[in-house]
Amino acid sequence: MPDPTPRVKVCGTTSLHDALLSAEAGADALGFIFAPVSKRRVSPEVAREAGLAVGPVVARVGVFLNQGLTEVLRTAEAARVSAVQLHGPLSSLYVREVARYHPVLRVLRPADLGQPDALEVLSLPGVTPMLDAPEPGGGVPLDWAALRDVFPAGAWLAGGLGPANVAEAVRVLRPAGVDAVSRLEKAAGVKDVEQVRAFIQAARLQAAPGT
Ligand SMILES: O=C(O)c1ccccc1N[C@@H]1O[C@H](COP(=O)(O)O)[C@@H](O)[C@H]1O
Repeated sequence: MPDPTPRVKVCGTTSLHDALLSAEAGADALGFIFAPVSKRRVSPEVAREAGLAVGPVVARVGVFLNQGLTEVLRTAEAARVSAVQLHGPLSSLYVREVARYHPVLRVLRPADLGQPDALEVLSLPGVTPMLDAPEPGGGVPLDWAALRDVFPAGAWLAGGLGPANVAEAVRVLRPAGVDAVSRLEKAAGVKDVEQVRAFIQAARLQAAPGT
Protein backbone atom coordinates (compact mmCIF):
# COMPACT_ATOMS: atom_id res chain seq x y z
CA MET A 1 0.00 0.00 0.00
CA PRO A 2 1.45 3.42 -0.92
CA ASP A 3 2.55 5.70 1.92
CA PRO A 4 -0.39 8.08 2.50
CA THR A 5 1.84 10.78 4.00
CA PRO A 6 2.36 13.45 1.34
CA ARG A 7 5.76 14.92 0.64
CA VAL A 8 5.78 18.61 1.46
CA LYS A 9 7.38 21.22 -0.79
CA VAL A 10 7.85 24.81 0.32
CA CYS A 11 8.22 26.92 -2.78
CA GLY A 12 9.54 30.41 -3.52
CA THR A 13 12.78 30.17 -1.54
CA THR A 14 14.84 33.30 -2.18
CA SER A 15 17.53 33.19 0.52
CA LEU A 16 19.83 30.93 2.50
CA HIS A 17 17.97 32.02 5.64
CA ASP A 18 14.61 30.84 4.31
CA ALA A 19 16.06 27.59 2.96
CA LEU A 20 17.35 26.69 6.42
CA LEU A 21 14.09 27.80 8.02
CA SER A 22 12.02 25.50 5.78
CA ALA A 23 14.42 22.58 6.12
CA GLU A 24 14.44 22.88 9.91
CA ALA A 25 10.64 23.00 9.87
CA GLY A 26 10.72 19.61 8.13
CA ALA A 27 10.15 20.38 4.45
CA ASP A 28 10.90 17.48 2.11
CA ALA A 29 11.60 19.83 -0.79
CA LEU A 30 12.39 23.48 -1.41
CA GLY A 31 11.30 25.31 -4.56
CA PHE A 32 13.48 27.90 -6.30
CA ILE A 33 11.59 29.96 -8.88
CA PHE A 34 13.60 30.97 -11.95
CA ALA A 35 10.70 32.37 -13.99
CA PRO A 36 11.48 36.00 -14.94
CA VAL A 37 7.85 37.02 -14.36
CA SER A 38 7.86 35.90 -10.74
CA LYS A 39 8.13 38.28 -7.79
CA ARG A 40 9.88 35.35 -6.07
CA ARG A 41 12.55 34.94 -8.70
CA VAL A 42 15.93 33.84 -7.34
CA SER A 43 19.33 33.65 -9.01
CA PRO A 44 20.92 30.24 -9.70
CA GLU A 45 23.85 31.29 -7.48
CA VAL A 46 21.67 31.93 -4.41
CA ALA A 47 19.68 28.76 -5.08
CA ARG A 48 22.87 26.75 -5.32
CA GLU A 49 24.29 28.13 -2.07
CA ALA A 50 20.99 27.60 -0.24
CA GLY A 51 20.54 24.11 -1.68
CA LEU A 52 24.00 23.01 -0.62
CA ALA A 53 23.37 24.29 2.90
CA VAL A 54 20.33 22.12 3.58
CA GLY A 55 22.24 18.87 3.30
CA PRO A 56 21.85 15.66 1.34
CA VAL A 57 18.22 14.76 2.01
CA VAL A 58 16.10 17.82 1.22
CA ALA A 59 15.17 18.00 -2.47
CA ARG A 60 15.77 21.24 -4.38
CA VAL A 61 13.31 21.93 -7.18
CA GLY A 62 13.96 24.51 -9.89
CA VAL A 63 10.67 26.08 -11.03
CA PHE A 64 10.26 27.33 -14.63
CA LEU A 65 7.40 28.92 -16.54
CA ASN A 66 7.38 28.56 -20.31
CA GLN A 67 11.15 29.04 -20.70
CA GLY A 68 13.43 27.76 -23.45
CA LEU A 69 14.93 24.31 -23.15
CA THR A 70 18.53 25.51 -23.11
CA GLU A 71 17.76 28.10 -20.44
CA VAL A 72 16.06 25.47 -18.26
CA LEU A 73 18.89 22.96 -18.54
CA ARG A 74 21.63 25.56 -18.01
CA THR A 75 19.90 27.13 -15.02
CA ALA A 76 19.13 23.77 -13.41
CA GLU A 77 22.76 22.76 -13.78
CA ALA A 78 24.07 26.09 -12.42
CA ALA A 79 21.73 25.92 -9.42
CA ARG A 80 22.46 22.21 -8.81
CA VAL A 81 18.79 21.43 -8.31
CA SER A 82 17.68 17.83 -7.83
CA ALA A 83 14.45 18.18 -9.85
CA VAL A 84 12.73 20.57 -12.23
CA GLN A 85 9.13 21.83 -12.11
CA LEU A 86 7.66 22.87 -15.45
CA HIS A 87 4.72 25.27 -15.80
CA GLY A 88 3.18 26.49 -19.03
CA PRO A 89 1.90 25.18 -22.35
CA LEU A 90 4.80 22.88 -23.21
CA SER A 91 4.86 19.99 -25.65
CA SER A 92 5.34 16.44 -24.41
CA LEU A 93 8.50 16.36 -26.54
CA TYR A 94 9.93 19.27 -24.50
CA VAL A 95 8.98 17.61 -21.20
CA ARG A 96 10.51 14.34 -22.35
CA GLU A 97 13.77 16.12 -23.23
CA VAL A 98 14.04 17.80 -19.80
CA ALA A 99 13.31 14.43 -18.16
CA ARG A 100 16.41 12.97 -19.82
CA TYR A 101 18.45 15.11 -17.40
CA HIS A 102 16.27 15.81 -14.35
CA PRO A 103 13.31 14.30 -12.51
CA VAL A 104 10.34 16.44 -13.61
CA LEU A 105 7.26 17.72 -11.82
CA ARG A 106 5.01 18.59 -14.77
CA VAL A 107 2.34 21.09 -13.77
CA LEU A 108 -1.11 20.56 -15.27
CA ARG A 109 -4.31 22.54 -14.85
CA PRO A 110 -7.60 20.72 -14.31
CA ALA A 111 -8.62 21.61 -17.88
CA ASP A 112 -5.55 19.75 -19.19
CA LEU A 113 -6.66 16.42 -17.75
CA GLY A 114 -7.98 14.20 -20.51
CA GLN A 115 -6.14 16.12 -23.25
CA PRO A 116 -3.93 13.84 -25.39
CA ASP A 117 -0.72 15.73 -24.57
CA ALA A 118 -1.37 15.54 -20.83
CA LEU A 119 -2.08 11.82 -21.06
CA GLU A 120 1.19 11.30 -22.88
CA VAL A 121 3.07 13.28 -20.21
CA LEU A 122 1.57 11.13 -17.48
CA SER A 123 3.13 8.05 -19.06
CA LEU A 124 6.66 9.45 -19.42
CA PRO A 125 9.31 7.88 -17.18
CA GLY A 126 10.69 10.29 -14.59
CA VAL A 127 7.74 12.68 -14.91
CA THR A 128 5.39 13.27 -11.96
CA PRO A 129 2.22 15.32 -12.53
CA MET A 130 1.30 18.23 -10.30
CA LEU A 131 -2.17 19.79 -10.40
CA ASP A 132 -2.16 23.56 -9.94
CA ALA A 133 -4.46 26.52 -10.52
CA PRO A 134 -4.25 28.34 -13.88
CA GLU A 135 -2.29 31.22 -12.33
CA PRO A 136 0.82 29.78 -10.62
CA GLY A 137 1.66 31.45 -7.34
CA GLY A 138 -1.77 33.09 -7.24
CA GLY A 139 -2.94 31.52 -3.98
CA VAL A 140 -6.22 30.26 -5.46
CA PRO A 141 -7.29 26.73 -4.40
CA LEU A 142 -8.64 24.18 -6.85
CA ASP A 143 -12.05 22.57 -6.50
CA TRP A 144 -10.82 19.38 -4.81
CA ALA A 145 -14.20 17.63 -4.77
CA ALA A 146 -14.55 18.12 -8.53
CA LEU A 147 -11.12 16.58 -9.05
CA ARG A 148 -11.67 13.54 -6.85
CA ASP A 149 -12.48 11.12 -9.69
CA VAL A 150 -9.87 12.38 -12.15
CA PHE A 151 -6.90 13.18 -9.90
CA PRO A 152 -4.01 11.12 -11.34
CA ALA A 153 -2.51 8.44 -9.09
CA GLY A 154 0.79 9.63 -7.66
CA ALA A 155 0.16 13.28 -8.55
CA TRP A 156 1.12 16.26 -6.42
CA LEU A 157 -1.24 19.10 -5.54
CA ALA A 158 -0.65 22.87 -5.46
CA GLY A 159 -2.82 25.96 -5.68
CA GLY A 160 -3.78 28.10 -2.72
CA LEU A 161 -2.67 25.57 -0.10
CA GLY A 162 -1.81 26.75 3.39
CA PRO A 163 -2.03 25.71 7.04
CA ALA A 164 -5.79 26.21 7.18
CA ASN A 165 -6.79 24.07 4.20
CA VAL A 166 -4.03 21.57 3.38
CA ALA A 167 -5.34 18.81 5.66
CA GLU A 168 -8.71 18.92 3.93
CA ALA A 169 -7.06 18.82 0.49
CA VAL A 170 -4.99 15.80 1.54
CA ARG A 171 -8.07 14.08 2.94
CA VAL A 172 -10.03 14.56 -0.30
CA LEU A 173 -7.37 13.84 -2.94
CA ARG A 174 -4.59 11.88 -1.19
CA PRO A 175 -1.84 13.56 -3.26
CA ALA A 176 1.69 12.15 -3.22
CA GLY A 177 2.95 15.63 -2.40
CA VAL A 178 1.71 19.14 -1.65
CA ASP A 179 3.27 22.43 -2.62
CA ALA A 180 2.61 26.00 -1.55
CA VAL A 181 4.06 29.45 -1.65
CA SER A 182 1.81 32.50 -1.30
CA ARG A 183 0.12 31.46 1.96
CA LEU A 184 3.50 30.82 3.61
CA GLU A 185 4.88 34.36 3.18
CA LYS A 186 4.92 37.57 5.16
CA ALA A 187 5.94 39.42 1.97
CA ALA A 188 6.59 38.25 -1.59
CA GLY A 189 9.61 35.97 -1.46
CA VAL A 190 9.97 36.15 2.34
CA LYS A 191 8.84 33.17 4.43
CA ASP A 192 6.66 33.39 7.52
CA VAL A 193 8.16 30.75 9.81
CA GLU A 194 4.92 30.12 11.72
CA GLN A 195 3.01 29.51 8.49
CA VAL A 196 5.71 27.22 7.14
CA ARG A 197 5.76 25.11 10.32
CA ALA A 198 1.97 24.96 10.53
CA PHE A 199 1.68 24.00 6.85
CA ILE A 200 4.10 21.09 7.17
CA GLN A 201 2.42 19.81 10.34
CA ALA A 202 -1.09 20.11 8.90
CA ALA A 203 -0.13 18.36 5.64
CA ARG A 204 1.05 15.32 7.59
CA LEU A 205 -1.74 15.27 10.17
CA GLN A 206 -4.49 13.89 7.96
CA ALA A 207 -2.33 11.15 6.55
CA ALA A 208 -2.41 9.03 9.72
CA PRO A 209 -4.16 5.65 9.27
CA GLY A 210 -7.88 5.75 9.97
CA THR A 211 -8.35 9.43 9.14
O1 LIG B 1 4.91 31.70 -7.27
C1 LIG B 1 5.30 32.15 -8.34
O2 LIG B 1 5.60 33.35 -8.45
C2 LIG B 1 5.41 31.26 -9.54
C3 LIG B 1 5.81 31.81 -10.74
C4 LIG B 1 5.98 31.01 -11.85
C5 LIG B 1 5.74 29.66 -11.79
C6 LIG B 1 5.32 29.09 -10.59
C7 LIG B 1 5.15 29.86 -9.45
N1 LIG B 1 4.73 29.32 -8.25
C8 LIG B 1 4.14 28.01 -8.11
O3 LIG B 1 2.75 28.17 -7.93
C9 LIG B 1 2.24 27.05 -7.22
C10 LIG B 1 1.23 27.40 -6.15
O4 LIG B 1 1.36 28.65 -5.63
P1 LIG B 1 0.34 29.17 -4.49
O5 LIG B 1 0.56 28.32 -3.28
O6 LIG B 1 -1.04 29.02 -5.06
O7 LIG B 1 0.71 30.58 -4.27
C11 LIG B 1 3.41 26.34 -6.67
O8 LIG B 1 3.58 25.19 -7.47
C12 LIG B 1 4.58 27.25 -6.89
O9 LIG B 1 5.69 26.46 -7.16
